[in-house]
Amino acid sequence: MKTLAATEMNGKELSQTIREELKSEVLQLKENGIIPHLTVIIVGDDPASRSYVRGKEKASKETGISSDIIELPSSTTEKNLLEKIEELNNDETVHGILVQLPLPDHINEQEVIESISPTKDVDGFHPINVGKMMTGNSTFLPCTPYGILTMLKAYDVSIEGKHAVIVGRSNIVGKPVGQLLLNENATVTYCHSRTKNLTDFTKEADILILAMGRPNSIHGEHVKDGAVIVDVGINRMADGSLTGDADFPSVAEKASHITPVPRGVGPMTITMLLKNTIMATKGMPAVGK
Ligand SMILES: Nc1nc2c(c(=O)[nH]1)N[C@@H](CN(C=O)c1ccc(C(=O)N[C@@H](CCC(=O)O)C(=O)O)cc1)CN2
Repeated sequence: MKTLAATEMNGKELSQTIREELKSEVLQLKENGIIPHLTVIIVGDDPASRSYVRGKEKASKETGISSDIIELPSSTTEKNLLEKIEELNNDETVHGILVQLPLPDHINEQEVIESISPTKDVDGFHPINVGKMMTGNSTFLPCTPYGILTMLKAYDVSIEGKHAVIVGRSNIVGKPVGQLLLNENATVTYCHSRTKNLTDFTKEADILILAMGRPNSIHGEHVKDGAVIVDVGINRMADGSLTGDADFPSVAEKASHITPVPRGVGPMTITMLLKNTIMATKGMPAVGK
């Protein structure tokens, strides 16, 4: 049997370790009469979003965090949604608020994000929190990028001075993960759907973050020997299986470290949400570094 050249960065295992630590923090809060509470709002019935929201609730409860889901039909108006968020902003028993994305087309996502109190914005998407992240100040960090950074550090991947190439420029993953790596003194290149000769860039990456949602599109010949590969792609295939943006077998032969899909970045996203919720409960922002 062929052995992997790369170290697999297993987000599921790392999450279990971190969640055990978080459980103790929650216990301490409870000893002081404080019960952390996360409210998740979902609009519509997209099956993937529903499954992520259920995952968030389950993980919260397992960690001792109280949590509820507000399910709104896809016909909900933006006004309705904003009123609901205002209620939660004013509810002292709610420490964290998260609106699952994407939202239906008739709702302005940015208006919704900006309506969440920055002190309860456990997704780290509010412009005030994004601005703090950009300036390297402590704040809630967006969960997937925060999970990636935590993973790289846990696996002793050195970031300073490394060339990080980010493929994807979404507000949730691509843009903020580049910023976090820049904050750690990496040299960052962003690539996206209009980038010409993408593989000229991927081949130069010491750290390659794949977040474009194109299944199995990056192969061993597109990466440098010893590169660190973080695969954020979660692509559901016709047979129901999940696959990342990297062709795992060929890339793992060249890489020094690689995240699998599933059980890589995905579980870390939820773990960092728990961490942000505990920080919101303590009334202080998550530490950025
Ligand atoms: N408000 C938000 N919306 C969305 C976010 C977000 O951080 N905040 N991120 C994504 C989806 N997401 C969390 O919401 C998420 C995606 C994937 C996973 C995960 O654990 N994936 C598993 C596989 C799960 C499966 O079998 O389908 C894995 O990779 O092992 C967790 C959370 C978009 N929306």
